[in-house]
Amino acid sequence: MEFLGHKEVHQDQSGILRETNNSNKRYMFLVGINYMLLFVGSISSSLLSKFYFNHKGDSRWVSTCVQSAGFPLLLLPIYLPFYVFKSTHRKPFTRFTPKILLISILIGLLLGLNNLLFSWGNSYLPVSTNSLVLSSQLVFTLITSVIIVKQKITYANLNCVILLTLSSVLLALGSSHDRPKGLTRTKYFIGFFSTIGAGLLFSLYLPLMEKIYKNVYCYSMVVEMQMVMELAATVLATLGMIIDGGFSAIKKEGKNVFDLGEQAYWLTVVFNVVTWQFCFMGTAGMVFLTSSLTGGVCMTALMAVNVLGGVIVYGDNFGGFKVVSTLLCVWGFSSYLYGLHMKIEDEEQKNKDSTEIDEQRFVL
Ligand SMILES: Nc1nc2[nH]cnc2c(=O)[nH]1
Repeated sequence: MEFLGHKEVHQDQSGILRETNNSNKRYMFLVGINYMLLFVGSISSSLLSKFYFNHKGDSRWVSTCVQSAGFPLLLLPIYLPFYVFKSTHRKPFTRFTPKILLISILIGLLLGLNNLLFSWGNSYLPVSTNSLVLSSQLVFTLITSVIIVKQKITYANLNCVILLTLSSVLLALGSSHDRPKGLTRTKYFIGFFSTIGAGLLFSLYLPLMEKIYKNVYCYSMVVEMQMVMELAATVLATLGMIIDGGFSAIKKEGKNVFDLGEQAYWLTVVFNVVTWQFCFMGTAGMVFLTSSLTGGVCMTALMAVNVLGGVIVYGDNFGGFKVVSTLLCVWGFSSYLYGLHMKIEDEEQKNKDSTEIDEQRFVL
């Protein structure tokens, strides 16, 4: 049986379409898996990126490529269920039309550009400035999702977006203001506009994906599209790297610059590649299963968890700003989840009422 979008309905003997408890469980299971991917991917990629920078790694091309180069890993969830576990009847890439292929490639190129801008911003700006600029991302996402997918603005949405944005502003204020070495005015502006561009592109990417997924037949197809997108993003990053001479810079960095040696360097890179795949697959899955805004909220809420990760693993300081930021984040995220829960209960009640009316009509 294939999981088809947000809800799965079955026809009972009386011909009435019913959403089964079973499908609800499968849906919650998939949401859980995707959130875990996002959670594990986001925390571990953030810790590993910090590890890479702490040990003198600073290649913008490495930071760009690791975000997408793990796309072959997605072949496992694409092919294993059909050929090995035999848990689905759908052959991989069935109904993958040329139009879907083209859309996936175009969105992949957009994602590749976002990855590049994101890495440039990270490498040129002080952490605090970069995070401050990125904190506008969720507000942008709310606006773009209202325009692109007609997301309704509710009290719960707005309250959560404001609280999480405040939380990330405070996080930014509480993080390092140290300027990267050799930061000139020009580089500062390049970094600043790169981060603004990355924030805008990502806010465009999330609702665009939600709109495209509305015509996508099942979750497996989301994974297939994700693989094509990551492949396109990797091609873009590789071309940029070849033009900029980044390949030899990476080899040199592994041999001479990274202070833990070449083996540790490549291990760090490989783990980073894997964790970024988790992160992006988790995000895509959350957008498919819920909405672009919920995906954006889940990602932003993890920023505070990433900071806590830094405190636990690297002994970063945990000052006043970070404490208040974490509290705001917990408040914003839990009130959003509560709002979602109430909405789902409301819809279930409405469904139940309308089914009862249908049944009465059937009997009469
Ligand atoms: N623009 C942008 N790109 C990302 N890539 C991974 N995380 C992010 C993010 O939060 N914003």
